[in-house]
Order: sequence, then structure tokens, then C-alpha cells
Amino acid sequence: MQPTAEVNQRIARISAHLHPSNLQMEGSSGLKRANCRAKGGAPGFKVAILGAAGGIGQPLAMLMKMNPLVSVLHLYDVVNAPGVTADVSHMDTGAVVRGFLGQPQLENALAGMDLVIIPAGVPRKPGMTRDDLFKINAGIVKTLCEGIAKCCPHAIVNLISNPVNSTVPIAAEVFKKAGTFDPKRLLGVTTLDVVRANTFVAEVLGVDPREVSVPVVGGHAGVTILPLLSQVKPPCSFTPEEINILTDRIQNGGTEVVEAKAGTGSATLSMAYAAAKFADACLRGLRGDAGIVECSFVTSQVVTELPFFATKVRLGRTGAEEIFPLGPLNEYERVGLEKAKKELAVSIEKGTSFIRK
Ligand SMILES: NC(=O)C1=CN([C@@H]2O[C@H](COP(=O)(O)OP(=O)(O)OC[C@H]3O[C@@H](n4cnc5c(N)ncnc54)[C@H](O)[C@@H]3O)[C@@H](O)[C@H]2O)C=CC1
Ligand SMILES: O=C([O-])CC(=O)C(=O)O
Repeated sequence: MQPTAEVNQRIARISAHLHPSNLQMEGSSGLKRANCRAKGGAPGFKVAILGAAGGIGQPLAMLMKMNPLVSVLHLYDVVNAPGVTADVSHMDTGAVVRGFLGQPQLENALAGMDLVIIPAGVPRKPGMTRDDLFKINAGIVKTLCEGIAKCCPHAIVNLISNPVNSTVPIAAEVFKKAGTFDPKRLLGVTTLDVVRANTFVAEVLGVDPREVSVPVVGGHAGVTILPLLSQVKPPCSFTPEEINILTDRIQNGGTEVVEAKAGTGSATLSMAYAAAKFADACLRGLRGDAGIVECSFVTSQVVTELPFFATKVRLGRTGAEEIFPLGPLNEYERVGLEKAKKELAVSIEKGTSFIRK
């Protein structure tokens, strides 16, 4: 039997996928987007991950490919983007996956995106603070945010790269310089602190962590991570010893992982989970769902006199549409807040002046 023209076309399409150079990579000569039946036309949001081949980026790419709210997923990195793109693109979920490798492809990776998630940058090794990452990560975040300002100035930005207490101010200054700054759309990701707090508190209470909600405010480093254990839901109480142990473990959860990984990196899997959870909340907000509240490090002088602070925010169609006050604090938390503000002020200033000077 003679194959029909349509069958020949199908064979050609499948064969095109079989050659490694024909991945859906930007600039690849083989399978062009036009040849592909899936064009990303399904309803949903366009999401880019910058740093997609890294320890966080890879599992995060997988989790975002599984998110039904995502119709197009762009995976950008300066290394290994083709491999991660090939791998993730084989998952039989709705999102169309495209890969982008290296700085010349950054603009195409960003064009038209609704949400940009940034886990690009170096992680800690034992003995380092998050601030020790500033030297390298500040420049990376600056370059990526310049791209965002140019190519998708209205995108929501989820910034993961450390030190978050300084990289978010860096991003804000880049956007201000470009005239695109919208404080509602710039969100530092502190969800892992909340995820850890929920887990550790649930362990102490002997309940399912999914039933626990702990607000964590301030910032994302050491004493700037301030769990509000007096506001845990469902309401509960702790002994002073439990409060000390829980606060210390939540503030040093990152270091616990860095030390356990013994030089091979910092939290990646729990972070990808946390980032995917936060990104999903942002997408549901963009869709117009009501009552979406998450903690995030945002531009805000509502809560304290500092220009940035992590607190509960309501996510909506335009990003962080409402910033909630801290609520009543006990004496232990008031002392913690003063310590947090002191360190935060220095980290924020460091980020801001990196761009201004
Ligand atoms: N906000 C938070 O709660 C957390 C933040 N982090 C931070 O996330 C960052 C990434 O951590 P990992 O994924 O473990 O590191 P990693 O080293 O495994 O991956 C980082 C990726 O970024 C890429 N990259 C480097 N420069 C780039 C550039 N200019 N453009 C695009 N991609 C670039 C690298 O090629 C690499 O694939 C670190 O700064 C880490 O401290 C980590 C855990 C939690
Ligand atoms: O501790 C680190 O370097 C990574 C991080 O931010 C975290 O795990 O919370």
C-alpha cells in the first residue's frame, strides 16, 4: 500500500525529533516551531525559568511542565539547556517546552512571558553565608533583569537567586533604571522558609504538615527569617524551649541542608517544590482566583520603614495586590523583628547601591 502524503508528513515529523540537533532549541536547524503540531496555543500562561539546568532549575522545570496552568515553558541556561529541554519535553502534559542556550538567546527566551522564575546563580558551600554569593550572583541577576525589562516588562518575576535580601533590591533598581518597575510584579521567593516552618511545627505538634500554616516574615537569611509562631494556624501554643528550637531550625534550615550535602550544593528539591508552589499561586492570581495569600519578599514600606520586607501578600491579576500588616507580635517576636531589620537594612542597601553607584 502506498503511504499517503499525510503519512509521509507524519513520518518526517517524527524523524525530525529523532536527531539530537533537532530539539525544540532556539536556533536549532531541524524541527522548526512551524513544523510542530503543538504551537502553544492552548489556554494558559507562558513561563520562563532562567537557570533551568541547575540543581533547582531541573526539578522546577519538571514541576512547571506538570502544572496545567502553563501552556508554554521556556528553559534558559548558559549550559546544558538542550539536554534538560529534551528530557522535560517528553512528558505528556500540555505545556510546550522550548530551550534557550546562552546569552544571545536570552531575549527570545523572555519575549512574551507572563511569569519569569530565576534560580540562576551559584549556591553555598559549607562555611559560607548567603551574602558570600553576592559577588557572583549580583551580576547574574542584573543581566537577567535587564533582559526582562527589555523583553517582558509586564511579567511577574519570582526571584530565587541568593542573597534574596540583596538580589530583589538589585532587580528593583534595574527595573527603575529601565522605567519598567512595578513593585507588585517583583516577588522574592521565601516560600521555602514557610514550607520548612510548616514541616518543623507539624513535627512538634504531631500533625500533618498540610494542615499547618506558619507565617514567616522579614527576609531570607539567618536572623532575618522570622517565623511568627504566635500566629500558627490552627491556633496552638509552644513552650519557650520549643519556640527557641523551632525558630533556630527554621532560620538555619538552609545551612542544615548545605552541611548535609557536604560541598555539593544547597537545597534544590525542597526549593523546587517551594518555587513551584509559589509560581502556581502567582499563576492562579493572574487567572483571577480570589483569596490567594502567600509570604514573599516584596517592595513595601507598609510593614516597616524598610523599603523591602517579606510578609503575607495577596496575589492577583497584577501580582502582589495587597500587603498585609504583621499582626500582633509577642515580645520574643518583637525582639526578633528588631534584629531582622538591622541585618536587612544592610543587605538591602548593598543590593541597591550595586546598581546605583
Ligand atoms: N530563595 C531560596 O529560598 C533559595 C535560593 N537558592 C539559591 O538559588 C540559586 C541556584 O541554586 P542551585 O540551583 O542549587 O545552583 P546550581 O549551581 O545547581 O544551578 C544554577 C544554574 O544557574 C545557571 N547560571 C549561571 N549563570 C547564569 C546566567 N547568567 N544565566 C542563566 N543561568 C545561569 C548555571 O549554569 C546553573 O545551571 C543559588 O543562588 C542558591 O543560593 C537556593 C535554595 C533556596
Ligand atoms: O541556604 C542556602 O544557601 C540556600 C537557601 O537559601 C535555603 O536553602 O534556604
